[in-house]
Amino acid sequence: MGPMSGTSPASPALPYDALLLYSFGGPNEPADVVPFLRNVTAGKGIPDSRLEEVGEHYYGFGGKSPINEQNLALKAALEAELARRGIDLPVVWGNRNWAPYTADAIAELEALGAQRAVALVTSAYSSYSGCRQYREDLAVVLDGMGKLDRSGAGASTTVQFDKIRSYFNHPGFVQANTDAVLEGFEALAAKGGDPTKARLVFVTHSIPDTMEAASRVAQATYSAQHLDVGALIAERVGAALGHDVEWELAYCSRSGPPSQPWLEPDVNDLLTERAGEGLRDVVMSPIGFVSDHMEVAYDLDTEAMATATELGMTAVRAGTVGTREPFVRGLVDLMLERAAMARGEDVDQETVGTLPPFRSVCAPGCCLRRDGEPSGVPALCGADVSA
Ligand SMILES: CC1=C(CCC(=O)O)c2cc3nc(cc4[nH]c(cc5[nH]c(cc1n2)c(C)c5CCC(=O)O)c(CCC(=O)O)c4C)C(CCC(=O)O)=C3C
Ligand SMILES: [Fe+2]
Repeated sequence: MGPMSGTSPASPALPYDALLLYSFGGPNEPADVVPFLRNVTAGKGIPDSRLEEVGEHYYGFGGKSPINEQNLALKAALEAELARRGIDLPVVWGNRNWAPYTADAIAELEALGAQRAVALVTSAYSSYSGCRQYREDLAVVLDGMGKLDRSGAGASTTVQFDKIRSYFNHPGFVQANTDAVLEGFEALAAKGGDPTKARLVFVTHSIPDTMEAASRVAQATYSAQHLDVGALIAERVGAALGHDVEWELAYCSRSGPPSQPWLEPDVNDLLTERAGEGLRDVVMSPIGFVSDHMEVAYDLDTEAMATATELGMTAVRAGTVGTREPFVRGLVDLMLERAAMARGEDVDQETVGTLPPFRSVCAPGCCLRRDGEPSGVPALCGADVSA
């Protein structure tokens, strides 16, 4: 059913005239690695020894992170899904830590004549790292361009930005992960493992305990968000396979000094402990990551796989949501939901699991780096825009 000739139906994306695909960024070649790591760790006091260690992970992959190509693939998939639905909305890509930078994306939005953009962050969960840090980056970069009004509401004086809510509990994200885990169980059987005895281990990025505590302002903590979708995916996988699936949540990629507590167990420690108890078969599902970027390629496919092999386990790593159709369709649904909210309409915010839809406009003090420590940094897309 196409539009009637002679009419120009209002875009369902209004008031938005652009979509910002907002990501982390990563190096494209060896010479990028150190400057990239300095961007990531600016002002965080991460010692050079740790930078060199992380740099090794990148050099081992030719100095190139897969993340940029994966974001380009997601951008193309979003454009195709928008075109399929007849929605005319340009997609602009920007990153916090590598080119195209946030400032490049803002300039591109301005060149397009965009007035109000909706940001889609490539992180499904709420915490400082997955939410507020992006909101702060937008504000700080605008400020650096002389385009943040810090006298009043702390608003942008150029393109206005809204943000799509955290989507870990959106049906599209959960379905795409469920499909990927089912494929993982098939791959385990093909590898000679026993799917009826396999443990499903969900994996996400560890964060400091202090960041976990501060994330509760977002309606449920970072770990609680993962546990809620983990339970749901395991239940759906069990229903599809016709037997109960035991599951647990593990963490990867911790950094920081050993004296600072981060979320545990580490995936390697968990595998070691479970192997000692007799567990032989494992499906690892990286629900904390939206694509197979460096954390997945190194921390899971390289490190955790080596641990499992050493322990004599049969292990497979399930896919990430990447450009899977239910995920991409869900992201466009979320964009349309956000647009309807911005138009002041009553919206049915779809969720699965036991948690509510997370806020589209973050609460004051939401997802700070640490409790009780206002960052003093302005952040867009929240009720505390002036910080
Ligand atoms: C929760 C979370 C996500 C998941 C959400 C999401 O997907 O966004 C994520 C994603 C990513 N993290 C990435 C890379 C890095 N993260 C670092 C450091 C840190 N991450 C943290 C948290 C997270 N990070 C934290 C609490 C730190 C400590 C320093 C700090 O408090 O900020 C460091 C510094 C060195 C180190 O300390 O390891 C690097 C190089 C890449 C790019 C990968 C690629 O290149 O393919 C991606 C997608
Ligand atoms: Fe990280």
